[in-house]
Amino acid sequence: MFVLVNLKTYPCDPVAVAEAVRDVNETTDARLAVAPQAAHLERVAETGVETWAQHVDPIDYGSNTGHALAESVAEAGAVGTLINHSEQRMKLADIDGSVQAARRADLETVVCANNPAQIGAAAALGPDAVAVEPPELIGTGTPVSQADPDVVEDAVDAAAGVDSEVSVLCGAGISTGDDVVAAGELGAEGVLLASGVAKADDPTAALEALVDPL
Ligand SMILES: O=C[C@H](O)COP(=O)(O)O
Repeated sequence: MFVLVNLKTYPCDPVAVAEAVRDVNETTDARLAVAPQAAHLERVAETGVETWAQHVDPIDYGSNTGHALAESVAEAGAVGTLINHSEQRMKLADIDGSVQAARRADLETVVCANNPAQIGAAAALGPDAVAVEPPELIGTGTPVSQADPDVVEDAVDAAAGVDSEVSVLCGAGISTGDDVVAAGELGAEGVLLASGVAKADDPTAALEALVDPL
């Protein structure tokens, strides 16, 4: 299972969480990575953890202000990027542009979507993976695998119907090892989570509990 920890803009210490992700990754067959804010990418990547960006823009070098250029994100140490998170929503054409920009910079891509219909559209853009996240469950601690398991299974079917090479992750409310196992049983190849680790008093313990049953 791929466990991608999005730090969003939570007021955690990104380097401390990154070190916890790096160290717990050494103890498990699961693949763990962390997505800090853009301003923290370089410091996080220096820990040796697998580092992802939270966003890249559909732009190239040039006259753009306030954007995240895929090449700069890669130079800062990221190996992948989220695109179209529910908290950073994009138009379909711009999602397509960001996937292409990420590919140009050799960044792995996870395109997020709210529901299975959107997952089908996202998969058609040829990312490495898609992540289904019902927005109403984000940050609630109620896992999507429990509250709405059909969403995960339907997302897996929708992606497979478009492109069987595209992996499916699920996210929203995931905070325990049982949640991760349940996601896998529904067909997801990974999970996208944030508050369960970024807001934990002890991120290492939270991560260890996440991967323990895997
Ligand atoms: O990117 C992560 C997702 O929005 C899930 O967030 P959450 O784990 O706090 O529910």
